[in-house]
Amino acid sequence: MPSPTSRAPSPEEPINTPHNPPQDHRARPTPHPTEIAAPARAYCTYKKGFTVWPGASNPCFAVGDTTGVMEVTWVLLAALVATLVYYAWVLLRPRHAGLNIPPFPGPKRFLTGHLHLWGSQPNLNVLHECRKKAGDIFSLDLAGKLLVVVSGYDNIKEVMVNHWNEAGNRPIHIMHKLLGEENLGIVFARSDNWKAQRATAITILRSLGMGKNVMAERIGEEVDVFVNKLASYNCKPVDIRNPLNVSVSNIICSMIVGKRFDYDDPYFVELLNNLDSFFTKRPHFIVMNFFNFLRYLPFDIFGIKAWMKYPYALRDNFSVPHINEKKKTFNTDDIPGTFITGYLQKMKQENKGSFVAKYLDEENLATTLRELFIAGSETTSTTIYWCVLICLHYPEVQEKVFQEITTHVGRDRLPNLSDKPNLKYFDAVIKETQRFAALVSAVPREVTADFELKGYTIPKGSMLMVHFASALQDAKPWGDPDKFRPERFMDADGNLIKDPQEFIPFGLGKRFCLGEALAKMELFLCLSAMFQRFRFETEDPSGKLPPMKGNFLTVFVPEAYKVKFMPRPA
Ligand code: HEM
Repeated sequence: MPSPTSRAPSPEEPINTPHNPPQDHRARPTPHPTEIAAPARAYCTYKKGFTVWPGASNPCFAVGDTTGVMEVTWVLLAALVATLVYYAWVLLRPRHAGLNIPPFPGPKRFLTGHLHLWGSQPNLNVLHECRKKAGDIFSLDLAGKLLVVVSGYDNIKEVMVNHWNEAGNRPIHIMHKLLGEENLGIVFARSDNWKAQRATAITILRSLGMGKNVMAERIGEEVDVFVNKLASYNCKPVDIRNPLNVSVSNIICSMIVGKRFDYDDPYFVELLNNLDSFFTKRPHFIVMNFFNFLRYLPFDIFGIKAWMKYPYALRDNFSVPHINEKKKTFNTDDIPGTFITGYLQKMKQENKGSFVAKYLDEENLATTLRELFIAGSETTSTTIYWCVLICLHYPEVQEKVFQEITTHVGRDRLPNLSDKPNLKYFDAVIKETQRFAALVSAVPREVTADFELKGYTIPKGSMLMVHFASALQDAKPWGDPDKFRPERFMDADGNLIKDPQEFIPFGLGKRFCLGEALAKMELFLCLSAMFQRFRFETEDPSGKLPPMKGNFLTVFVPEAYKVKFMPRPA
């Protein structure tokens, strides 16, 4: 088992293009996003005014006049003292008195509670250890905020399905406050806006072929480019994280913005670097999340202001310019070819009185685009990255998959979806990879009303951490969860069995993964081609293997490793 070391503005007016007389757009080459980014930003005026950091030069004071400065200093000092008093009260007041909240795994520290256990990111080791001490449902006091961690399939289902009304929303993250996106898009949207955005996104993605053969063909083309890229390394050891990200991101990009990008396209390389930094360079969010007022400090002690450039870049260099570009040629009667045009069309077509209509706007579209780009890139590519690493450790699994593909598909063409029923062992390998890696190990929820869970009271205002990895890797249903054993998904005759209920890599309940069908297709087509064309070998001549360790960076990512792709002889 991968040892989880320390390691889951809105325009004042809509984003408008200046009115242009109709032109023949077919004759005009499509501008590269790098070219359109600057002018697109130029006519984006934001009404909420994305965070202007305090400490920026203030035009109200003339040089030499200190009266105003003194007044402001006193006001700031008074505000600081008031805030400190408020937080001291929040931290020290008796909380949850008389309520039977889930037990703590150990003593709390003065003021900070169990913050020392949690660190700057959720640490899966901590979740495992605390579960051993305090049981399947336990509490942590994170500097005055109650966090309840829920483990085990039955408890997870109880929360996600039966207590949807009380725990259906995700908590508002400091990032969204800073971006002015507290209830936009899908992933972090809430209540009715979430419902409207999710329903709209699913309809559009299906109309674009998600889960259908037309999408498989598109993925197949990208896979072809990817395996040729791997062949071009000529057996040299490579870390495939970047090329893999380009390939998988291209699939979602072709759906949402209607473009694929070359591996060395500087615009795309920079965008993916931003995406990578967005995940890997996470600042001390936990501190800011619990002590919101710290964001008003003029310095960047917790590294958040520096980090904010990554989500800004994903919005300003990806979502906004592509929306503006599509708007130039958008025609309500065209058959939508991308997520953007599908959404713009829904904005125009939806009966204005309908439930969904009032929630469709360009701000939501911009956030959704960024979310689909992130969710659709990182998850699938990291699963493939895990699978290759695991196969270095389990060479017999690799050989068995290769033999199965050779027998049922041959070597003359890449596998396609019609081969799926015959590649049962390979299918089991994909499932076992998802179980073993537990990519989305835990997801947060906000408790909006008190509810009872297994005799405990989960109080309103607390946060829940739903520990998916606990179901995927529990000893009780799986027997030997630490072993990579694809056969657990098969019967004695080699047929796939019905998935055990604890197999929940895509979550469960109303917020389950929106891209499941796309992800399954990508995993099948990309990995089958890789197994068919190459043997994965360790770079170390002595046979030393890269460790199966990972870090929980929103998703559980393996530590970087290199691998040699040895072509299979024809
Ligand atoms: C192997 C790949 C993937 C895995 C393991 C995965 C897993 C998950 C999980 C566990 C959740 C959280 C469910 C919850 O909170 O209850 C989720 C949510 C989501 N996923 Fe995926 N996902 C994958 C691929 C994708 C792809 C390709 C897309 C893009 C189309 C996508 C889009 C989303 C979105 C938009 C949400 C938020 C849904 C909501 O809040 O309503 N995912 N995913």
